[in-house]
Order: sequence, then C-alpha cells, then structure tokens
Amino acid sequence: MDECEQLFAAARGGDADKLRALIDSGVDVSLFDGEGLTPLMHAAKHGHAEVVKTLLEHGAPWNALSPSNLSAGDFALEAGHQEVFQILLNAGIQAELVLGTIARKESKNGVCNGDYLEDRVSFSEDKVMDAESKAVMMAWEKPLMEAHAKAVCMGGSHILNVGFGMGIVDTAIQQYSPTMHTIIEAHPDVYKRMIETGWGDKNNVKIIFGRWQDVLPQLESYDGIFFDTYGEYYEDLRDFHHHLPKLLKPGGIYSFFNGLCGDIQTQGDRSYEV
Ligand SMILES: C[S@@+](CC[C@H](N)C(=O)[O-])C[C@H]1O[C@@H](n2cnc3c(N)ncnc32)[C@H](O)[C@@H]1O
Repeated sequence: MDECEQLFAAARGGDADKLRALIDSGVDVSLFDGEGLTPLMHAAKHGHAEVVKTLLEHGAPWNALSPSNLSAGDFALEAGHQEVFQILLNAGIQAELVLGTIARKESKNGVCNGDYLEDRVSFSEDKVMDAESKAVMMAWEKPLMEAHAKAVCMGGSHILNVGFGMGIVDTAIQQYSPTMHTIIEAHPDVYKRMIETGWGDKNNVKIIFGRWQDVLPQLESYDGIFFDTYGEYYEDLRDFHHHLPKLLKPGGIYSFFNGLCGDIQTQGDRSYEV
C-alpha cells in the first residue's frame, strides 16, 4: 500500500496514531480518492471523532464536496454520528467567522459585500450573475423559494423579504395576496430592474432600496420575514437575527436561505416561529 492508500485506510479504520505518522511524513490530507471522497469524508462516515479532529487540525478541507455534493458533515449526519457532525459544524462556523472578519478588515467601511454592491450584475432568464460570473441567484432554486414563501405567509399578511435577486420568492409571496409586502434590495442594478419590471407599481408592495443594515430605522414589525442576501457572512446573518425580536410580530414566521458552507445543515430551508 502506498502512503495515500494508507491515509485513506487510517481514516476509514479510525487509526489516529497511523494518521499522525503519515501526516508527519508529509502526506497530503486534502487528497480525493477514486470515488471523489476525502479522508475526512471517510472518517466522518465511520464516526471517527479523533481522526476527524486530527485531519481538521492539519488543514483537511471541511467544505470539500463529493461528486454527489455531500460534505463530510453530511456524511456524519447521514450515518447518525452526532459528535463528529458537531465537530465539523464547529469547524465550519469558526472558518466563516474568521473569513468574515478578514473580509470586513479588507473591505471599505466594514461592508463585506461592498465590491459586489458596487459592481454590475447581469441578468438572464435563469440567473443573476455578479461581475466575477458567480451566480447570485439561479432559477433552480424556485421550489425552495416557493416553500419559504408558503412558510412566511402562514404567519399573517404583513411580509418582509430581504434580497430581491430574481424576485422568485417575491413572486411566490404575491400569490398569497399579502396586505403589505416590503422588499429590501441593496444592489442598484437589481433595484433598477425591479422598477422596470413593475414591482414599484404594485399596490401592496413597498420597496426599500439599501442594505438592510442601513435601512433598519425604516422597518416595522412583520407577520412573516424571509432573509436571503448575497456575499454576506455568518456574522451578518447573526446580526440580522439579533434584530428579529423587534422585526417579527408575536407568532410570526421567519425563514432564511444562505449558502454559508457545505457542512452547515442550517444551509437553506429553515423556518422558525418566534
Ligand atoms: C440570492 S439573491 C435573493 C434571491 C431571492 N430570494 C429570489 O427569490 O430571487 C440576494 C439578493 O440580496 C441582495 N443583497 C445583498 N446584500 C444585501 C443587503 N445587505 N441588504 C439587502 N439586500 C442585499 C442582492 O443584491 C441580491 O439581489
């Protein structure tokens, strides 16, 4: 067996001593095997907590994805290894906090998605793309957005959506004929398109242009709130959650979507009744 095969065998078998010896001899912990899995995924699948910790400490990528888009955290969760899942979840949150702090330090005026908001976005039928050709929003997310709309509209008829994107969730919210539907959007091009496509003419729609962080004083309290921004970090989401007790009426429904990282199960599809 060569060193790489030994690495995968140690990860599968939970042999932390062997793993450390291989790492000391310089083996690369970020390798993928023939099935497209990393040693961390194998260790997570088998519930080997010590091996998972050792791999993470030596830089194994916690957010790598298998060919079927599963992360090590997904493998741990699927196999019911709660302790390992928690270790991976913590690694993901820590990384998000560090990346968020770095992005804030490097950004202008502490706005971590400042570049995105200043650059142009482009629209096509099935997506909105940023200046780096990364998808801001894609049409395949429609069923998810419809489920979020249904959830937040169950709380009553005064609804807030943060982040318009392609307007998929807002279109779905409109199907429930809310009395008042407030939309916050920060990107000038997206806002312009909202106006061009008639969102500003709807009687029950109020558009607030700006970053949610900057327009908080204009907000009221709502029966249903949906949050789905772009280019922001875990800290921004957490900051928004700090405002929820004021923004959400008693019995209201809050739901959010985010793409924080592949091993965080809070990604997408979460609704809370507060
Ligand atoms: C992923 S898209 C939202 C997609 C939307 N849920 C839909 O159904 O089409 C994110 C949107 O949030 C906007 N955005 C980003 N940061 C924001 C912020 N701080 N405040 C308000 N909107 C923001 C982006 O310009 C973008 O239009």
